[in-house]
Amino acid sequence: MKRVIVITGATGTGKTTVSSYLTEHFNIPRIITHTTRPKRPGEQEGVDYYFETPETFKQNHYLESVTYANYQYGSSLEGLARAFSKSDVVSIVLDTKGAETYVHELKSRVTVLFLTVTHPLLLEERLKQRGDQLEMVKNRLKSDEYRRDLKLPAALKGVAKIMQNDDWQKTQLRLNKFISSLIETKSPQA
Ligand SMILES: Nc1nc2c(ncn2[C@@H]2O[C@H](COP(=O)(O)OP(=O)(O)O)[C@@H](O)[C@H]2O)c(=O)[nH]1
Ligand SMILES: Nc1ncnc2c1ncn2[C@@H]1O[C@H](COP(=O)(O)OP(=O)(O)O)[C@@H](O)[C@H]1O
Repeated sequence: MKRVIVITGATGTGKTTVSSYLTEHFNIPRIITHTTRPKRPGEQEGVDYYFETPETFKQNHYLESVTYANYQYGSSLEGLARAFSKSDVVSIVLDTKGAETYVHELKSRVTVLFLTVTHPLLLEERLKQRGDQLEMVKNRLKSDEYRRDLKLPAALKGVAKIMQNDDWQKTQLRLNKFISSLIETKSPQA
């Protein structure tokens, strides 16, 4: 009974925070993905991402890969297998394009969580508070991918569970409810 919770939404909406909450409170490990973007302060190799050069990035076997704000990102079959060796329920943080591919490839094994905030202007503050370099924040917010991911894509309508993450206390309660109902739902055999 293997399942993937795909956490998606615009930058700063709290995808990584939600994924860490699921690990800490429900023992749901995260699939570590690969990127060519530089490490942010505090990020660790193999914990936050596998940090790659454009050359090493090509050497993995990807279920899907994208370019986001000029860097490459990809989820490898190796990373998926590693997470499934720890648990039957795992999470992954993806842009909306990756979320669509996961639904297409893994079908009913995927549950999509789309995070939103009421005021997207707040996201810039969140990124600065997170310690992102100002230049990176500017480029990120200017990117087509950022603007695209503020809205639920048509292909995920009726598929994704939309969750507002303005107030972290309320989000935690929503997540507890979401996970309880997910665990109660019968899932397909692996
Ligand atoms: N499709 C896809 N998206 C990914 C992958 N890894 C990370 N992302 C997404 O790439 C975008 C940029 O990630 P990141 O640079 O960590 O910035 P952040 O969203 O501001 O934390 C986010 O939407 C991530 O969810 C991946 O393997 N595949
Ligand atoms: N509900 C919330 N209210 C305020 N700050 C939040 C909330 N959720 C997450 N954050 C903070 O916002 C920043 C961006 O969150 P993060 O999980 O890194 O977003 P994403 O992975 O979607 O880019 C982090 O500093 C995080 O601690």
